[in-house]
Amino acid sequence: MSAQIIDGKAFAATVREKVAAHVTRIKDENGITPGLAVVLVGEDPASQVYVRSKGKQTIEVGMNSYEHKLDADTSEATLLALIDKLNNDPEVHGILVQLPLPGHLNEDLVINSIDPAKDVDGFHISNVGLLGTGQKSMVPCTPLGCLMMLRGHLGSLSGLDAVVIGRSNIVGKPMAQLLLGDSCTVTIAHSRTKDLPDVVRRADIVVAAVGRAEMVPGDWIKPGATVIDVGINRIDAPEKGEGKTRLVGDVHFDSAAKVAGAITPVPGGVGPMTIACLLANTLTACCRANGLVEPEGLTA
Ligand SMILES: NC(=O)C1=CN([C@@H]2O[C@H](COP(=O)(O)OP(=O)(O)OC[C@H]3O[C@@H](n4cnc5c(N)ncnc54)[C@H](OP(=O)(O)O)[C@@H]3O)[C@@H](O)[C@H]2O)C=CC1
Ligand SMILES: Nc1nc(=O)c2c([nH]1)NC[C@@H]1CN(c3ccc(C(=O)N[C@@H](CCC(=O)O)C(=O)O)cc3)C=[N+]21
Repeated sequence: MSAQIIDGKAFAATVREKVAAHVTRIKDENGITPGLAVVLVGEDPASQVYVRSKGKQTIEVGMNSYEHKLDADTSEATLLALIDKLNNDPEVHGILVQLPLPGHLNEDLVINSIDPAKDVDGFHISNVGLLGTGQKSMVPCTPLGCLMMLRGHLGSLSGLDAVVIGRSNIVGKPMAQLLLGDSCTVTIAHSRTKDLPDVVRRADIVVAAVGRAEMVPGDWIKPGATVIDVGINRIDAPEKGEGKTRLVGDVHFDSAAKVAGAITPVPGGVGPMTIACLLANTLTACCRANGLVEPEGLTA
């Protein structure tokens, strides 16, 4: 058996088209342009790439993009003052503070200072609580993108056994909430899980969000399972030339693709969907802020 490849790039393009069409409509009918502010503290090269890519795609769907780049040694007070300004700016509907932050800044404090209505990452404690209790919230982009691809591929997820490997606040935990919301039987695995291969072998849906290159081999995968690979790991690629690198996921793609029913690739899987969902969340936040009808199919 050979798995169907779930094309995250194509999925993301469809989401962006929906967003762009709705943005055009509210601009024409309501004279409102959704705006996304991205705050980057420090000069981590990978973060700079993501921030640039987010800014470009924000403009492409017709929204306003505001980028704020702060020095790595920026004080907490300065960052909080910027967030306060953005919270009170009616042109800004979504605020994203790129993580991780430099060590001297308190991440929880910073995230919880964002207006929950503008928290397009869905990381604010209010949004976490709303999601956990099944109420309307802003849903974290990466898990939302994974959910959209799972629904797109499987239709109903009801009653399926799902295993999420990883329990971070930004991926693993909200992913588990969303799967539970779609009536999966959910197991959350982590570094202390006993017999991880056995746990994974029971799953109809495997979401790997660990950050360890190719750690999930094909022989852990139940035949026909749907595999979503969130991991983004840069490894050496001497075959491409000296000093070259390439991106791989947390799943060993070649062996898993022989057993799975469907699988997302890295790159071109979850990553592009994350950014598309960020744009979708910004549009949703803008509609909610202005009492406009929300676009369908872009939230959980
Ligand atoms: N495609 C995208 O858009 C995004 C991709 N990512 C990628 O996803 C991956 C995970 O990110 P993130 O959630 O932030 O990572 P974290 O480092 O915050 O969390 C990793 C999780 O994996 C668990 N873990 C570590 N080692 C093992 C192991 N040997 N067996 C089982 N579980 C293990 C940890 O367990 P414990 O809690 O016990 O320590 C932890 O819960 C990374 O590669 C990251 O780059 C992240 C965000 C977005
Ligand atoms: N506040 C905050 N919100 C985030 O959502 C957030 C964050 N901080 N910090 C970092 C992680 C990581 N992340 C990615 C987004 C897109 C790709 C992506 O588009 N990846 C491409 C490849 C890009 C490349 O070639 O480097 C792909 O998988 O095809 C990857 C990773 C969002 N994150």
